[in-house]
Amino acid sequence: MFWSPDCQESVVMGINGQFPGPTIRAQAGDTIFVQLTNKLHTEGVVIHWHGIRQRGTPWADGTASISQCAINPGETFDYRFKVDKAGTYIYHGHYGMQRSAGLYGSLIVEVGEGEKEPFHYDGEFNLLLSDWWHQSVHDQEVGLSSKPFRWIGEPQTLLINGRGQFNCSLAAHFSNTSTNACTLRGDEQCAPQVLPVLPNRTYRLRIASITTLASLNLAVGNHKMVVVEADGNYVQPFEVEDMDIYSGESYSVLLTTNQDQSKNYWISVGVRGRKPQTPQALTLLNYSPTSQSKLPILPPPITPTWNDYDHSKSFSNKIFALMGSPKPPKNSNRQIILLNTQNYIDGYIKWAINNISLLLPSTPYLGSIKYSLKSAFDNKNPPENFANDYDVMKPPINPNSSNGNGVYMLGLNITVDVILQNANALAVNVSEIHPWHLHGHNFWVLGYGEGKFSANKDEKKFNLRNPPLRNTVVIFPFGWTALRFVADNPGVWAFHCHIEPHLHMGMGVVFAQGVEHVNDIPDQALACGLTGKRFMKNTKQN
Ligand SMILES: O=C1O[C@H]([C@@H](O)CO)C(O)=C1O
Repeated sequence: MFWSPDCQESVVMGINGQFPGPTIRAQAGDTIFVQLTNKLHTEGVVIHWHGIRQRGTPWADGTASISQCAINPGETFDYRFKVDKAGTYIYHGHYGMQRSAGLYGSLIVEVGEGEKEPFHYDGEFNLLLSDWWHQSVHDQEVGLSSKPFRWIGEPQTLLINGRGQFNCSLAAHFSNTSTNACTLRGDEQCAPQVLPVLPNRTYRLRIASITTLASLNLAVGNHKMVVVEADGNYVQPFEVEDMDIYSGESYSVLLTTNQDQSKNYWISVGVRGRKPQTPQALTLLNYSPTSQSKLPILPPPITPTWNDYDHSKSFSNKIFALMGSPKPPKNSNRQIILLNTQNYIDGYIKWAINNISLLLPSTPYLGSIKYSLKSAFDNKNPPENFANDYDVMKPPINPNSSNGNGVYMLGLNITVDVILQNANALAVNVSEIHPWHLHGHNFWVLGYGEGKFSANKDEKKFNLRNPPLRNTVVIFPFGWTALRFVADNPGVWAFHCHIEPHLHMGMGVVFAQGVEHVNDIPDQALACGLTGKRFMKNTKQN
């Protein structure tokens, strides 16, 4: 039992007794050994590690079990995986909506022995951003799967490293005269983060978002930031006054403490892309030797208007790979267009991709593909050009779709282009932001566009010169995003909207390639559904 981060007495899921889970630090080239013990009483656990390729040990990535096969209550599962790329990453529960309940943390990988980062910094801070609801995740899940539909609504609190304020103003916290509940209780979880800095130094802020829903914007009063890393990949450094960050993404920015050292400055985090009903999260940049109780003179930076999408697009369009980064292959072997729509299935509200709403099978894909268990999932290739005659600017003419669990089977090592095509949701004039996250690979972001993607016109505009490599990318309302990846990682990989309730409502697809080359599927990943232990024993004897 934890205190919830907003001083209310409620349950937060933790890892090793901590919320958020421990920040795991490693060096590129290290092998991380994980002993995952599930101490929950009622449900399984799976942990997904962003940015980890996991060749050969797919379980650790979580992918094998993005179906119902998880570490059961009371069980322990040991596994190891290699971290081969320096960067800022996140890890989180990937079973049901456990991430929303607090099952997450940071993974920070330093450069390998004798290697250097392509930028200099004197110190660093880790800011893991999330959002928080008072309603339990279980109640949220029930509401999302009910008729009539009950949406989770906007978060009550934004959290920085698991701490946030609710009904207790941050300013009051810093003044000793406050009578607010948090200060009176002296509750650790309500205390805001303070970033103590020395003047005239450069700090690396590692900023990652693990939000359930919120798209965020971060700004530091009177300071600019230079973005140098995105999702564990170096980018061509560029300066910004504020930055957008979507769920699943991580960045490193450099901040130079070149302001008046007799003052402190606010760092603010606010909601974008949805009409906000959540106060900004605030934290303090505390210049030495100024006392941390001295309030900034300047008010906190104002978050750009939630629907100023041009502002967001301009940030996304500034992100390019650092010179010398790997370039994409010049051509792709296959183009898959994924049309994102909001739909009804039997009157329930869902999201669908090419008119199929992802409902995971009870047998993990990895085992069912490897052992050709044809009845374990839908063997038909899902559609890949459903968007042809579809008007993305209007609600669906026929809003009905169906559940499915088919797999996009990719040839090993082929180059795949994915066009994520956003559309109008069920309500007129509504199209939402969706950050899409790919397991097991990085992809190049070749471009963004408005309206419907047109191969003839838009492919010519793809950036093949210096597209950024990422594992998460956003689609803007009524727009498309093009990405390219090489299917060079044998396994079964989820690709989905990182907004937790949207995945729950079916917004995802599954890619598979080279599964015949995966030889070390752990027993635990085969321990349920049709691959359950007895079945496996029988097939092994045959
Ligand atoms: O998935 C969603 O459902 C609601 C709304 O579209 C229906 O109530 C919303 O804002 C979402 O993002």
